[in-house]
Amino acid sequence: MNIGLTGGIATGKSTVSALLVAKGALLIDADAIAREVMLPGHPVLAAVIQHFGQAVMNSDGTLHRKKLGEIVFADPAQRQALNDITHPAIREEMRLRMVAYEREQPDKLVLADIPLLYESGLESLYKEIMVVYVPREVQLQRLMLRDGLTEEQAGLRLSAQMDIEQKRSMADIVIDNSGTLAETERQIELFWQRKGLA
Ligand SMILES: CC(C)(COP(=O)(O)OP(=O)(O)OC[C@H]1O[C@@H](n2cnc3c(N)ncnc32)[C@H](O)[C@@H]1O)[C@@H](O)C(=O)NCCC(=O)NCCS
Ligand SMILES: Nc1ncnc2c1ncn2[C@@H]1O[C@H](COP(=O)(O)OP(=O)(O)OP(=O)(O)O)[C@@H](O)[C@H]1O
Repeated sequence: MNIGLTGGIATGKSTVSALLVAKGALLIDADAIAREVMLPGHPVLAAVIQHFGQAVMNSDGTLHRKKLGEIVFADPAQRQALNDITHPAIREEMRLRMVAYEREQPDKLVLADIPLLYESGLESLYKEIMVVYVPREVQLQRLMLRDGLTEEQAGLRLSAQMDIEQKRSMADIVIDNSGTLAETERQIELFWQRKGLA
């Protein structure tokens, strides 16, 4: 059994995936894989430097994430270029991990946490899609607080993704994370019971 987990930036995907992992789900995390392909020595990082130049590098050869973020969240064409360079490798690694999990642990729930699941049209890869939802205002506030961004910077990041209301309307399962953590936990507990997961 697999589920695609998505939502908007800072709506609480990591929070929800941690709750599901604590119950026994296996996690494949697209953001974590996106970081792996940006490590020194990886061909994806080399292609990123080729396109964006040395300005997005730190002097120790690692990626200057903040600088690259500033470029791509302000410019849709550059964001598309970054997606074209990184996404095929991320998708292939996710596919390999999914195949391995389903072969080795077929009774477990496998959870694929993918921020851009709908934007990339990946719905058909998963039996069901769970969306972690908070209203846009809460999303903006939590993003500013967590990442120390101004309202303008946070707004740009939100504009780089499909609107959260639209994602909510497309979901098979909605987890409303706008309340307390305890309220979110209760929804996860109900979901787990409804699915008859052990
Ligand atoms: C631009 C980068 C360097 C910024 O790094 P930074 O450490 O500031 O942010 P981080 O990687 O933690 O991402 C935070 C969130 O931003 C959003 N986000 C990241 N990349 C994108 C993108 N290309 N388009 C829209 N939203 C994005 C996601 O919601 C993600 O959860 C980094 O996000 C990146 O390499 N992005 C390209 C790969 C990608 O698309 N990753 C996201 C899904 S796989
Ligand atoms: N129910 C909640 N109440 C208050 N704060 C919360 C709640 N859930 C999550 N947060 C906080 O909101 C922020 C965003 O949550 P989280 O990091 O889980 O989101 P995310 O969707 O995984 O983000 P990203 O898209 O950047 O990967 C974090 O600082 C987290 O501590």
